[in-house]
Amino acid sequence: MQKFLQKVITNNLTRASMAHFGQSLKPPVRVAITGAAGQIGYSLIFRVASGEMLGPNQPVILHLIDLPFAMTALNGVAMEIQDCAFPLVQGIVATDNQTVGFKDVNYALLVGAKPRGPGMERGDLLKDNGKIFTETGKYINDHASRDIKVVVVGNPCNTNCLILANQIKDIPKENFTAMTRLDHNRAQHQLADKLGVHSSDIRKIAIFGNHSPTMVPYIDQMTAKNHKATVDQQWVTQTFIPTVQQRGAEIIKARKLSSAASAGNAAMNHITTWVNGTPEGDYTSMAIPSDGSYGVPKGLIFSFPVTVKNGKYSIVQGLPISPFYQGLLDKTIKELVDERNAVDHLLK
Ligand SMILES: NC(=O)C1=CN([C@@H]2O[C@H](COP(=O)(O)OP(=O)(O)OC[C@H]3O[C@@H](n4cnc5c(N)ncnc54)[C@H](O)[C@@H]3O)[C@@H](O)[C@H]2O)C=CC1
Ligand SMILES: O=C([O-])CC(=O)C(=O)O
Repeated sequence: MQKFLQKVITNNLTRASMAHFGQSLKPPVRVAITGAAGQIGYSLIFRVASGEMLGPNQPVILHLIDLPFAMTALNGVAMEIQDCAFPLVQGIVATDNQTVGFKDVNYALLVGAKPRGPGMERGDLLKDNGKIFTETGKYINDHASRDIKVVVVGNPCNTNCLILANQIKDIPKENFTAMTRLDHNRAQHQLADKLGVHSSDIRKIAIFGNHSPTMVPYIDQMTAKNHKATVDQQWVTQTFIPTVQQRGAEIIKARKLSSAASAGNAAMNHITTWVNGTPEGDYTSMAIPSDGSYGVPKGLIFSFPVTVKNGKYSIVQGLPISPFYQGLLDKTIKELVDERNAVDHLLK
């Protein structure tokens, strides 16, 4: 462990930021990002630091966590944050020690994990990355704030979240979620492109299920510019759904690296929506512990359409599920049950 990074780098910007924002600042919150020296970390941390995730009146203390071998690089990231002189950054904790890293943390974006390479599926990562989330769960349970909100990004994110939440004794299970917002955003873009509108005009779509090629992009209630919108079924089955399901692999093929900027963006969107809520008349997608809705076995971390209000999400009930969609739902449920069975030994 490298000692020099175990320290809290207290920030000397506190007075400057108070002067910048006047008295409207809230008390600082602690935001942990694991895998902070990695690709997603680099695209995410600076945006969180700028206030884009939690708003311009919310100071943050950044807890940047990575493995011992990555500490030199992480120190470089910490120096760069200092050099941005962000008014909202009230402190930086850069560490490979998870006790220090998760101490009193209010938000955790769990990115740290091995990414897949070309030709791999996300499920192939389960063995290596599953262990990481068992350990992290213990540290969060023992050291984080009891109101912590967690989003798991590291793949396979649904089952990693299940493993993590299993370690938690006295924090509500609903505070542990996984990210399908990237898939949601991808679907929004594909549909907007097809309909010739802006992606922000597309509403009432959702991702059901696993963040994997079995995910189910659901669009039967879609509106564009507030009007019910339909697209032809052949395009849906042959182009739209496979494109969204395979977008991650396509990006790996093109970049030779997995999507980082769009994943970081989606992780921020996930937390922002969880805190600020969904717009009236719309929903978003979050992978959350199933309560049995839509016939999904209880406890699986499953992506549902959700509305969010006052920091609490609720599953959108009663969406009509056609036989076509039911067939897709059955497949993604089966895959998540199989993943759960494969990590049974980590769930004891
Ligand atoms: N849910 C989603 O939509 C998406 C998920 N991902 C996943 O995010 C993860 C990270 O991707 P990248 O940033 O591109 O990978 P990367 O390899 O660039 O960075 C990962 C970082 O995590 C660190 N790390 C590994 N184990 C750790 C641990 N136990 N504690 C703290 N840090 C640890 C590594 O040292 C490295 O710095 C991968 O699992 C990838 O598959 C990527 C894109 C989208
Ligand atoms: O595909 C990957 O491995 C990275 C990821 O989860 C995505 O881009 O959706």
